Amino acid sequence: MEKICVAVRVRPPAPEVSPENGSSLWKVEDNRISLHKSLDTPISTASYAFDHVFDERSTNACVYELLTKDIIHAAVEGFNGTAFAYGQTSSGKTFTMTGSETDPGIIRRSVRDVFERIQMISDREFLIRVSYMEIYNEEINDLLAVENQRLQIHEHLERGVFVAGLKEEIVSDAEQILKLLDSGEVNRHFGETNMNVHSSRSHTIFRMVIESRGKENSSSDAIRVSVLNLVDLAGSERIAKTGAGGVRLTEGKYINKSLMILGNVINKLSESAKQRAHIPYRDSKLTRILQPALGGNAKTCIICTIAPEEYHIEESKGTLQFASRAKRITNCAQVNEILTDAALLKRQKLEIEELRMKLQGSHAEVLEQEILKLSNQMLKYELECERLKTQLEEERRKQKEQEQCIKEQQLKIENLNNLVTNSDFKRKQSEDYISLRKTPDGLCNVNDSSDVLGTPCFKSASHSFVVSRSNYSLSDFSPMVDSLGNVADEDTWTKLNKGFVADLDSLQFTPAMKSQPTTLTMSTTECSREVHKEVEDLKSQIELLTNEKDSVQECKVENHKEVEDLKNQIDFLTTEKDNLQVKFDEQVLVNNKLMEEISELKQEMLPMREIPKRLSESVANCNDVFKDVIVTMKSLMAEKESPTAKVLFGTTDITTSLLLTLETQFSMIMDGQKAGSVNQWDTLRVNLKNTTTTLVSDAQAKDEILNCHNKGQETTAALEEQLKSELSIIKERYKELEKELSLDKELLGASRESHERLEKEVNFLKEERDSLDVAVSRSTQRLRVIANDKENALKDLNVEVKRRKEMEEEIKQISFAFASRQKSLMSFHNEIKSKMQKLTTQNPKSQ
Ligand SMILES: Nc1ncnc2c1ncn2[C@@H]1O[C@H](COP(=O)(O)OP(=O)(O)OP(=O)(O)O)[C@@H](O)[C@H]1O
Repeated sequence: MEKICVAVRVRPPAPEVSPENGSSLWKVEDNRISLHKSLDTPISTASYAFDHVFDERSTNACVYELLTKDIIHAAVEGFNGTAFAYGQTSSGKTFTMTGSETDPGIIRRSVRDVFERIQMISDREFLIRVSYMEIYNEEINDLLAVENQRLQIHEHLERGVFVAGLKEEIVSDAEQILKLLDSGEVNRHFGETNMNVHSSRSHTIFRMVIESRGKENSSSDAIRVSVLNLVDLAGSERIAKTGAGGVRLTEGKYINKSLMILGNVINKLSESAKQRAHIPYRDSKLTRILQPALGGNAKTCIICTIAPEEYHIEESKGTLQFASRAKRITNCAQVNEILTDAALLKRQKLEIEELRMKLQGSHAEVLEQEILKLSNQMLKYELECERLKTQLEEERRKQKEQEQCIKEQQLKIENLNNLVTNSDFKRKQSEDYISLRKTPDGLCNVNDSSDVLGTPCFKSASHSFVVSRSNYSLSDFSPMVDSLGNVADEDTWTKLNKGFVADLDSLQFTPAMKSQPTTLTMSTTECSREVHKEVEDLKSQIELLTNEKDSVQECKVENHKEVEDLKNQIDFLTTEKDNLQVKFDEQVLVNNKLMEEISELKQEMLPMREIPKRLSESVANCNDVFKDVIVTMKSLMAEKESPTAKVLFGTTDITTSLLLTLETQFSMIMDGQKAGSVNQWDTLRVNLKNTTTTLVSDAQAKDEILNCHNKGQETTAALEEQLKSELSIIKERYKELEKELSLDKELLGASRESHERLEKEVNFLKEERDSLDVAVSRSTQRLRVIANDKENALKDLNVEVKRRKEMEEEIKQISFAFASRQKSLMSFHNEIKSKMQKLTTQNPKSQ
């Protein structure tokens, strides 16, 4: 970014102005200009600083040197440049831009300088085009071609803003341009006003387009194109001062309007980037054409001219304010390069590579996101599997505990069995005791524990039972029930017997009856209490088991849900995989299509490759024929040193070299190398043309000589004729060949380009397909892993369910066994009770 260079130039007072009006109030010090009162006291509010301030003594040479030279040199280097003069009418704009005979202005100096500069640059070759236009009453006219009037401005993506139909002259030296400038000046609109006898009534833009490229041995491939605009604006004017009317008035209005728009553009550009919204470049043709120079890609300088007279003080102040605002504008100039075929190819390769990378990047991004999504899902499933595993572990642990519990219960049941066996034994003993009591000598004291028969001794009971029993304590109340009907109803038993796990809490016990403990009663009571306690324990354990069973059931439901979720996710992944597969298949189809196109192109190229070969053969044939003709002619030639012979030999050499060049070109094309440059062909053509002309003129001269002096030598003349006709045939053939060659070259170039492009596309698609393959295979592998995990989880779950069922079965069996034991205990208990009652009635004394 660089600021526009702004300078102010004060012209000398006009000689016709009276001294009191002509005395300059503007004081120039270095790069500052200030307004002074007549007594040389400065007016502080009217002091301005610029890049340069030129006083009335300064010359165009000085202005050019300090203000414009750098821009002109930069234009030669490839930067766009613009220099324009702005100011009120008669302030010296045209004088600055065009100058005079003795002091040429910026335009002429720039033209000369450009060519001088070009001379100094040895490693580049230049092509200069110039155009000269004016904007008169908001119409664009071509000053180099008067017929080009009212030209339109167009905008092109590559060319930018341009004037359609404007004549551009290719020039080779400064003098040529200066002549063109002179001719353009003639067409310019000037008019006489009160202010200026030779007032510019239009804005003029002299444009030089400087193209350059590195010479053959240069490393740079790019062509630089810069546009240099040298603008002489029409001056703003006060109608009252200029005294304009009619045409001049209309012109003045257009001039003022377009300058006002230029002022608006400058105002907008001088605002900060935040403030400025829209730059009204399109409001006038001038600002549209100067757009790159104002806040665009150009190095720009503005020279603001002011008239020193007090009479023009307001206009001068206005100009200085315009200049002050222009000073704030920044441009961004850069070298404009157009690429040659080779450089373009290189650049395009890079761009394609970049695009491919971007495309790949975007694809990779999508794929990566997809893969990331899949990975996240995988991770989720893995975590889920982990969780399920831990849950399974927990379940197994619980199961083990339950198994342990069941074992303990079994043990207890065994104990109960023992107890029941023992009870049977006691019952037997009681029965024995009763039978003894029935015998007269069989009476014994039931209190006598040492009694062999009557003592309800537990010595015969199993050791385990004794041990467990020792823990039991006796209470005062027996938990004996009144009757079986009070213990459990028939329905409950039936359910129990059918394997129904009854709520054992519903089994009721009758409240304890108070009775006098006898030894037997004591032991029975004790036994009942133990049984009751056992039953209570069992009840609580069964309750625990039932709870556990419920929780396991809940877990099972949860597991089922999770398995369902997993199934859904697997389904989703499968669909994703299918989608990827579809995409992949589509890519494969595109690939195949491209491959077909490539093979078609290759097929098309085959006959084209044959063309140079055929041409080469034709050339070789021509060469042979030509050699034969020459040999024949030489043999027929009487005077070897005659002019005809010399011309003939000269032509022979040129034609031979031409044919050889053609052959070489064709063989190079066939070998796949780049054929000779257009320049080479141009040179050949020029040489051939020159030689042919010489040949023809020589032949004609010879004809004349022969006609004058050797009329009789008709054979030689015939030979010359033959030679000419041969030459014209060869020339025509050469032209045809050249046309064919250029056509072939174009075709070959186009085919090569499309082939390369297609190959690149195919490669890119292959890479994309490979990456998709990899992504699909990764997803498939992960899916497999997930499916395996799911299967394992399902297996584990099934095993778990099976175990649960087994456990439930076992619990049922235990419950059933327990119920039957309890039933038998109850019956035993009732039996004992009824026997005891019987005994009590039989032996009332014992009470
Ligand atoms: N620096 C200068 N030295 C000598 N004479 C000058 C200078 N500047 C301007 N003049 C003279 O002043 C007169 C008006 O100048 P010029 O025509 O260049 O003004 P202008 O700004 O182009 O006016 P307009 O806008 O009307 O075309 C001319 O006669 C010109 O020769």
